[in-house]
Amino acid sequence: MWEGKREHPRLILHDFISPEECKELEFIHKSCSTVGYRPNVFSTTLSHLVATNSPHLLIPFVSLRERLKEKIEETFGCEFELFIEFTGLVSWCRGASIGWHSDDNRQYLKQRDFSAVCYLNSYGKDFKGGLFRFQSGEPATISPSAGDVIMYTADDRNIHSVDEVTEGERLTLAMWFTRDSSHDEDSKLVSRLLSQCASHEFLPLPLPASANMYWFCPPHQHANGFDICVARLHLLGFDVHSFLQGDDRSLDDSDRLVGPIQIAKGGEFLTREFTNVLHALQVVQFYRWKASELKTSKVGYDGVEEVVEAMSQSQLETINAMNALFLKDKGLVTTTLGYLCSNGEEKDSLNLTGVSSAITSWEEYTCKLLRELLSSLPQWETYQTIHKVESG
Ligand SMILES: O=C(O)CCC(=O)C(=O)O
Ligand SMILES: [Fe+2]
Repeated sequence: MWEGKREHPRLILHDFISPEECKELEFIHKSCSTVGYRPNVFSTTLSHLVATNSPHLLIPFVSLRERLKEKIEETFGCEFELFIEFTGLVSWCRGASIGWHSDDNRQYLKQRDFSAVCYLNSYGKDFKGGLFRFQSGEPATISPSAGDVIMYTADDRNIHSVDEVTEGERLTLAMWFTRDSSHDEDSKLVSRLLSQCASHEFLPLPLPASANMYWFCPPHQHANGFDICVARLHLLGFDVHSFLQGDDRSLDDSDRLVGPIQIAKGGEFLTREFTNVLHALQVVQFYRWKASELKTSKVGYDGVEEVVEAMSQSQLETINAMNALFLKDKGLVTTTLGYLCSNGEEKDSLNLTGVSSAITSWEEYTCKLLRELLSSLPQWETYQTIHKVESG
């Protein structure tokens, strides 16, 4: 290992991840994340994707995980077998930070040998604050930039911190690596996939987890929070309309998002129904991700106006009631997840007709990933690892 690196074994890689990979992982996180394990942090783990009937969304992680593991082995000269211990998309919104620590600093984290943090969006462009700092050694400060990766040993030679995020949502892919095979993430995921994918139908529709996993609230203020799925739609200018009658007292409020819903914007709604709020969110985030391609390829079809209709007074009332339930504090949504530089532009560029014409592309994308998953699974089972299987 080169001079100075012995004391602080670490590596910074620029543009290791392509802009397309960053965008795809952002799409997954913004349509599947739950409130995280620390305040003001959201996360999407691979086991959560499997548990919420979106196992096909593991596919976009496969080759990147493989490349990162190889790079870690090469950089740190590993002459032993290395396993991936954890893979997760993590976003840090306003108020999130972490003080000085090493990544193996708890008894239950001692198995961690190496860390990789991949930046999927950029300081200054997508968020403010959130600089990464090493306590000693060089480089001392890292300003996250989409596509860059930092790798370091998880022990106390690499004590680090993250400054508080002051605006926007800072998105990362965090991974840890271990020599301890009993902490191998792959073998656990493969057995989950095998037990769940047997029943896989043609088009996997997301299945929401329990409502509290999507409920964001400031500390000690449970009543003032918001549902992050409704909030992410709201930030793009979309409202949610439920078919369940507002005065049906037998319903738990959260059931309204698990049942069929429609989305609305600017006094109009899309007649097309979505199975639940996660289904609508996936399609809308897919449309947001692919908007420029979808526009140029003119996916629209004849009579597309008919799928958008004007809202009635009673629909408007239901939407207001839904907002009162799920976005108790709209100001908090904007200050927590919004980024002043882009809020307005994004909102204005997306419309209901666009969502409608994105549905088919989203279905094709989903089916393509599912086919790839199902054809990889036998090999994953044999080797007990999640790896790239060339289709042929
Ligand atoms: O997001 C980062 O830059 C580092 C995160 C971190 O230190 C951790 O999750 O342990
Ligand atoms: Fe850390």
